[in-house]
Amino acid sequence: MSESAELTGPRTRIPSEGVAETAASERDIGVKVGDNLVEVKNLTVKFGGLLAMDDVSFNIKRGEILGLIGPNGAGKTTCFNAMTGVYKPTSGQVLLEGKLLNGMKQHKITRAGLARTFQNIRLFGEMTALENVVVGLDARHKTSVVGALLRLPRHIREEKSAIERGMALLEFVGIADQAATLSRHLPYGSQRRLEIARALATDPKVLCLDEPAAGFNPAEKEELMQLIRIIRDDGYTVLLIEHDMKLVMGVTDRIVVLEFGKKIADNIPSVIREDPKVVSAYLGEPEDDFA
Ligand SMILES: Nc1ncnc2c1ncn2[C@@H]1O[C@H](COP(=O)(O)OP(=O)(O)OP(=O)(O)O)[C@@H](O)[C@H]1O
Repeated sequence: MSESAELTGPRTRIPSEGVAETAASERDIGVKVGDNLVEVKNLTVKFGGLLAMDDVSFNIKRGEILGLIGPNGAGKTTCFNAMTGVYKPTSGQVLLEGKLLNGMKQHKITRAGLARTFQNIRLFGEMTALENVVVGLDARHKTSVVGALLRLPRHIREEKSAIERGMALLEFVGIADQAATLSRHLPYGSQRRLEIARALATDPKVLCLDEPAAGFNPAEKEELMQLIRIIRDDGYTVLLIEHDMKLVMGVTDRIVVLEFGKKIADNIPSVIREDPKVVSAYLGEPEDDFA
């Protein structure tokens, strides 16, 4: 579905309760809140002669929302891709809880605890919203294939709990009433929320969101940011790519700024806003992107 598709999704119902108990009760994170959960060290990505990321280092602390911002082509998505195994970094390291992720396949990185959404939505179009989420939960099942084929009690228990947890996640992101709809038939806004639910289903230690509000109007963006704050308040750690500087200022605890593949700033939002290097990087960008 194209990003210009109809924006007729339901308004996000801001949940009154968190999601941690129902959907992510098994998270076991070996790092204290406030300590470095992810370390990106000297990450460099080259595409032929183009240096898309140039020796970038930053940390993500457990429990924070870290914004990754920068003008068009700054290297934000490349950074996500290098962290989550889509691209192999030319050099440098990515560590989660002190363990090296370089060289691991994408699904292993997801299993290790780094879940992501994509700038261009990637759902299973022929599956319902609920099935899309249950696929994420399935990755954590403990029964064997034989156990599943023989429908052993443990498998049946896990299947039931996956459906309940999947529904809880859909409820959390505000689209439970569309659980039985094929994801390709969902309105654009609901597809974006479903992507977040599916990523949460993998029980992530870090949730990486690549422009989750792309194509939203200002009111929808604000609702989504509120949802992301609730996710953080529920104990998750979030890495958020966002092009719109105004938006990112209101939701993040800290911001890393990239320009032409290099890190040019790393600080709290109020300092970033006044940083002359950041202001000049955004010169020439649409006014809406910087405020
Ligand atoms: N697969 C690729 N092959 C070649 N060049 C690429 C590839 N992916 C990204 N690039 C280039 O790397 C640079 C960084 O791109 P990237 O998509 O990471 O930027 P971005 O900050 O995410 O931009 P945007 O805000 O427009 O999404 C750009 O010059 C882009 O053209």
